[in-house]
Order: sequence, then structure tokens, then C-alpha cells
Amino acid sequence: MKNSILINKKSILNYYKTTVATTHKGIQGHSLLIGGSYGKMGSICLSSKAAIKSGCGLVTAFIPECGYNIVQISIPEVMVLTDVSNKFITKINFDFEPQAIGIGPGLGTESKTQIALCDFLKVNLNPMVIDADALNILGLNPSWLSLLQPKTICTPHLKELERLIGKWNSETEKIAKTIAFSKKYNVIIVLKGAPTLIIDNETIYENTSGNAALATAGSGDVLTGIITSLLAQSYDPLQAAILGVYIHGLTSDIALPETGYQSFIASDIINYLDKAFLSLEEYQK
Ligand SMILES: NC(=O)C1=CN([C@@H]2O[C@H](COP(=O)(O)OP(=O)(O)OC[C@H]3O[C@@H](n4cnc5c(N)ncnc54)[C@H](OP(=O)(O)O)[C@@H]3O)[C@@H](O)[C@H]2O)[C@@H](O)CC1
Ligand SMILES: Nc1ncnc2c1ncn2[C@@H]1O[C@H](COP(=O)(O)OP(=O)(O)O)[C@@H](O)[C@H]1O
Ligand SMILES: [Mg+2]
Repeated sequence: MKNSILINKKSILNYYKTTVATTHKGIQGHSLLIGGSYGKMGSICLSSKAAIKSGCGLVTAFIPECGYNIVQISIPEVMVLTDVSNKFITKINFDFEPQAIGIGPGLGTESKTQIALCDFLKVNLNPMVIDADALNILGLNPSWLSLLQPKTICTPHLKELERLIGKWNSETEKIAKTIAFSKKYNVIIVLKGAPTLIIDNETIYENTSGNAALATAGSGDVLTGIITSLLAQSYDPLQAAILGVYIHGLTSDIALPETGYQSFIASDIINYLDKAFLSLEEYQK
């Protein structure tokens, strides 16, 4: 796209942090992933697993009660807190200080969940990634957008973007409206697609990694986990968004010769995170 800054390995390495030898899990950052509902617990499993596989020291998932066994059994590394309600979230409540929060995958838009999100946004000061149904809830209640902390990262696909900014008549208008939204609420928009654009105020970044293998259920849920993990590791929000989107795409580029397009699934993004991070470190040498 004209006037956009390309995201590639070279640009990423300007701020990519290698792991310090003396670090420990307590200082690697604690991510909190909030979401899931009956029938959509897979989404929060994917986000949580992607977060722990992207370098943060601790991950907690906050989910409705029905997902307790599902998350504990699928990802033993992840801690779990449950809502009082069985099938969907009704009150967001936790007793520790996460360094970053990712909210929305599989969350649903039940009216009690909507109120829970509003109450939470009123008190939350942590860096945050807002995705999927959390975005849809904000689309239904636009006055709540002013509750977002500066540089909150919103990760809509096109339909979610439309629910936030309304319809557009051309690509130019879409970008202009997204820039206006980013400025009005002082948020970073990760506009997911092929390619993904990151819009921060008037600056547009364009990702160069990734391919059509990513067109599969749960790919975005994984991205939310990766970006939340990077935020928890003290990357600033713009850097976390850019690095997260690049690494996410890179997994599919590395995997493609081995998996092909058809058989690549969201869990493969997580499976190839190791090779993606290693390839950044190799390039750095
Ligand atoms: N395993 C699990 O638990 C999973 C759970 N998940 C959870 O489900 C919830 C609903 O999320 P969702 O995104 O599936 O539904 P929704 O917001 O109605 O959007 C769908 C419509 O949007 C459009 N569209 C989408 N992308 C587009 C694009 N790039 N470019 C253009 N259009 C695009 C397209 O519309 P169409 O083009 O058909 O009009 C499509 O039909 C959410 O909480 C999520 O986290 C999922 O993550 C899957 C795995
Ligand atoms: N054809 C494509 N080329 C590159 N990336 C794609 C393509 N299709 C989808 N993606 C990426 O996959 C992810 C899909 O996210 P999303 O629609 O939220 O999925 P889900 O809600 O199922 O997790 C985004 O990061 C998007 O950029
Ligand atoms: Mg999604």
C-alpha cells in the first residue's frame, strides 16, 4: 500500500529482545487471557498456548466455569481462573497484577458479558489487546470506547472493523476511517487480512510475512496470544503489535513447504513459533 512502512525481519530486529541468561519466570511477564464460552473454549486455549509459547513467564486464563477441565487438560502450563457462571463470563475478577491482558476470543456477546466488559474497562490500567467478541461488544456500545487506555491494541478482521467504524465505499475511505478511529480513541489498530496493516494514528505499517494457509479457524485467536505475551514482556504496544503480526505470519511461511495450505491449522502456528523465533535470532547473527 502507498505510504505504508513495510514490516520485515530487518526492521523487527531494531527492537527484538533476546532472552537474558539470568531471567526467571517472575520477570518474564504474566499474561492474562480472558474469553471463551460454551462451545468456543478452543479459542482461549489457542490464545493461552500461543502466549506461553511466545516467551512470557506465566499465563493465566480467565474463563467460564465449563471450560475449567478443557483448559487445564489441554495446556498444563497455563493457570486457570473461572467465572461464577458456567457458560459465559459475567464478572471479571482476578487477584494478581498481570503485565498484559488479551480479551475477546470466544467471549460471546451475552448481555451480562457486555456489562462485565464495561465494568472491567472502567478499572483496568494494564496494557491490553482487544479482539473478537470484545471488539463486537464495543461496536454495540460505542460510548465504552472512551474507556480504553491509550495505545490499547485492537485486532479486528474486516467484519469486526465494520462493526466498529461503519461501512466504507472504497479502500481509501476504509483507511481514512480507520486512521480517524485510531486518532479519536488513541488506540493501535491491527487490521487483519492479506496483508495485515497496523495503523497507529496516521502511520500505517504493512506486514510482509504470512500466506493463505492462515485462512483457518483460530488464526486470529493465536495472534491475540502472541501479541499479549510480547506486551507482557515489556515491548511497547506498537512494537508488540508489529513483532507479533510478523512472527505470526512467519510461522506459516516456514511451515508451508512442510504442511501445504490445506492441512495447516491454527495449532500449527503455535507449533512453528519455535522455528520463527529461531529464524529471527539466526538473521541477527
Ligand atoms: N475454535 C474456536 O473456539 C473458535 C472460536 N472463534 C470465536 O468465534 C467468535 C466469532 O468469530 P468469527 O470471526 O468467526 O465471527 P464473525 O465476527 O461473525 O466474523 C465472521 C465473518 O466475518 C467476515 N470475515 C472474517 N474475516 C474476514 C476477512 N479477513 N476478510 C473479509 N471478511 C472477513 C466473514 O463475513 P462474510 O465475508 O462471510 O460476510 C465471516 O463470515 C469469536 O469469539 C472468535 O474468537 C473463532 O476464532 C474460530 C475458532
Ligand atoms: N489469505 C491470508 N493471507 C495472510 N493472512 C491471512 C489470510 N487469511 C487470514 N489471515 C490471517 O489469519 C488471521 C485470521 O484472524 P481471524 O479472522 O480473527 O481468525 P479467528 O477469529 O478464526 O481466530 C489474521 O491474522 C489474518 O491476517
Ligand atoms: Mg478472530
